[in-house]
Amino acid sequence: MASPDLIRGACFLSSSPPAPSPFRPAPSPHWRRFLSRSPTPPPARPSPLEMALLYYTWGALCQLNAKLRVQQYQSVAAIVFGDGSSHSRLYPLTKRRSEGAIPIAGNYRLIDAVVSNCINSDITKIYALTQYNSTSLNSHLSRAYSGARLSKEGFVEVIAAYQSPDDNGWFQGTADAIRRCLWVLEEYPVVEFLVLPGYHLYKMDYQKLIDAHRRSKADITVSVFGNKKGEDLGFGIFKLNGENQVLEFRENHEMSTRKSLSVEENLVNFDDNEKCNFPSMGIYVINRNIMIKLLTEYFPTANDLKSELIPGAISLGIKQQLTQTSSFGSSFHDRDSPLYTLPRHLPPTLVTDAVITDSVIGDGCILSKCRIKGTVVGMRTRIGDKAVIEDSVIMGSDTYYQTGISEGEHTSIPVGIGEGSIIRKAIVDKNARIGKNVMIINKDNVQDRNMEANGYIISGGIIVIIRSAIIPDGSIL
Ligand SMILES: Nc1ncnc2c1ncn2[C@@H]1O[C@H](COP(=O)(O)OP(=O)(O)O[C@H]2O[C@H](CO)[C@@H](O)[C@H](O)[C@H]2O)[C@@H](O)[C@H]1O
Repeated sequence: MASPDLIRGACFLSSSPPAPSPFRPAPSPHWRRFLSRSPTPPPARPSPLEMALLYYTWGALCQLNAKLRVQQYQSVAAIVFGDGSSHSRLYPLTKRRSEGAIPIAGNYRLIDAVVSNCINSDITKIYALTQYNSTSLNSHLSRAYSGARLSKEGFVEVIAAYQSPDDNGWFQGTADAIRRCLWVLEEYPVVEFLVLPGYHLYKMDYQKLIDAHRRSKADITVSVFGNKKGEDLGFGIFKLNGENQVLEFRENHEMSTRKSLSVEENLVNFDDNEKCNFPSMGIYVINRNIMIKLLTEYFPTANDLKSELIPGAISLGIKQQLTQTSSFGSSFHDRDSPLYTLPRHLPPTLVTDAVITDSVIGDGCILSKCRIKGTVVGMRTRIGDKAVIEDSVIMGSDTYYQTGISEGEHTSIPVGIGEGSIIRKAIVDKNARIGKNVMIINKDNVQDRNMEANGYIISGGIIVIIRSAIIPDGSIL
């Protein structure tokens, strides 16, 4: 059944770190150290002309290296998925936005992590395929990545689900979405597609994945967790044979439909020998010609990548390589791989007599005499006197910067946290108006309850205040 040109050599799992890329620019030279290595000490002091030549040559080499490196990875296009389903585990944060648009760490959106990974890996042709609840995601992507940070040929192109004379209705799944966008994705003659879910928070150098893919001459390379913990979280599992070739892939269908995870129920076990099972990160490198053949010739009606195309490719004998990711940090202060987002030009946060510990504060906040501990405070948040916020996430305010009540507003409670309010172990979504002396503490220790009509839900014991909700003065939740 399989076409011979689709079947390549055996692919192996390698846990050793990839060889350093020859295209990585070398550290900048230090001429003194360079000279001190000279075999005949003491070294002759170089003339100004020699120094100039040395610097010139070194600079030219670095530039050439950087250019080659960029060219190499520009032959990859990233396909980042927005969201395709109304069943999100992060509801109600996804009531009005897709998962990738959820605000994180004060100033960012979740999708910034994946897009920044691409940019930092010199992959600057980025297609974002979005569908469900995509308004704020589309708006963020198109405003944040309008070209300034990308290379000359780089772009982030948002392709929202659309209808045409040939295609009716929504994207039916990830494979269907790619198939229907092939006419755009084929615009550049790239060699590989890097497929990425847009809702993951991690830092990863995709170059290593692509280098491993190219070295092994695989048709498809999948990224798996190096430790086995992912299994417990209900991830899809790749099963390998003794030679580390992919034998089978099993997706946990429970995962995409349930709102909260329960460890026992989500265990997927292929094999008693757990060494064979590797949790999938949902990240794939697929050769462009293989992707096109799979979508148009072999499985022209398949809708889903993970449950139809990948298992289908395995059944065809298309060789798949696995690369392990054993650790991936997510420092926001890494100068070499920054996290990008929309520049908003907000004023610095104003803190007046507040006590803040172990917290992250976004831009443009006004924090009065409050106490904040173990909390993420999103941009444009206003917190009143004597408020106490602990172990919480306050997402801030969206588009406008409110310090008082404007004319025509239907409530006298301003956006932000009112004086004397206490919030513990809660998430307050954007534009929420928390009145004065409110207590959001889950006083009855409820685990799960839907109180949407009152502006909140409780999920896993955490109170989540819904976007733009109004919690009146003196409320105790
Ligand atoms: N029609 C559509 N239009 C636009 N976007 C759509 C879409 N249908 C789905 N998406 C989005 O595409 C991304 C990938 O979704 P999948 O359903 O393929 O895998 P999922 O993310 O559930 O699990 C994957 O990631 C986990 C790790 O988190 C792995 O364990 C698992 O095996 C792997 O499949 C998600 O962001 C999803 O919202």
